[in-house]
Amino acid sequence: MTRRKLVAGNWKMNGSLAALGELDAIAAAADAAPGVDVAVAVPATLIGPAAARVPGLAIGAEDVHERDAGAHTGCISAAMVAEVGASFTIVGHSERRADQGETSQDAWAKAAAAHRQGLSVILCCGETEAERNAGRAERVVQAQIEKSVPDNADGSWFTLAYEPRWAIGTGRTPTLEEIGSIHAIARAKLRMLIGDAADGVRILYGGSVTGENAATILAVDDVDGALVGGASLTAAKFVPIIEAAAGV
Ligand SMILES: O=C[C@H](O)COP(=O)(O)O
Repeated sequence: MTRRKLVAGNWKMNGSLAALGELDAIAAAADAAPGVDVAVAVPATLIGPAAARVPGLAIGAEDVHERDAGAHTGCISAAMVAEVGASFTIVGHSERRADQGETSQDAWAKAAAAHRQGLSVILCCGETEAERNAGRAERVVQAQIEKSVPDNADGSWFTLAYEPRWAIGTGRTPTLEEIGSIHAIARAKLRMLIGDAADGVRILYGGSVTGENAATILAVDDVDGALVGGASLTAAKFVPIIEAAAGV
């Protein structure tokens, strides 16, 4: 099955109203690459202004709460981010797992909450360096997928992102063979869980993707796009990744 490439940015706890100008050139590059889907997840405070500024670009949240509403001080629901213009959210990012102690079960609940509110979901998985060194990368990723992917996941709203934690923000990446191997294992696990719908689910690679390495990573079998952190903060660094996806 042919899956459209998706290049998604994740600004993390970066950006400001002044930085939203970067989105103009990103949106223009997305328009110039009609075969590629482009999306940018921004801090919650910037979702509304970003969505208003570049209506043609998919703007998303970096996280949502697993409940639809209620007494959860400081938290933000999927309905809230949808109301101000988010069309998707990331869930289960390794930084939330590390900083907020989130689990794969939490990611499952957040994905379900987002889907209830009509958001698409990018759900993250990935091993630590210690787990990889211990030869456990495959088993860790399989277990994360098993615990976090909703039964009704399909490519119309659900995307998986494989992000080895040790590759995030470090300038280090797995070999192309290692990326291909985990993506194939992830696809097989998805097939066990959701059957033929797995063929329509995009699996993104994330971790130190740049304009220099994007083309070779995106050409790996079963790599359907990239989840990009640092290099998504400026158009100068993000646009070459969009262009690389368009050329694969
Ligand atoms: O969500 C994005 C990833 O954590 C990758 O971040 P990075 O591109 O800065 O390594």
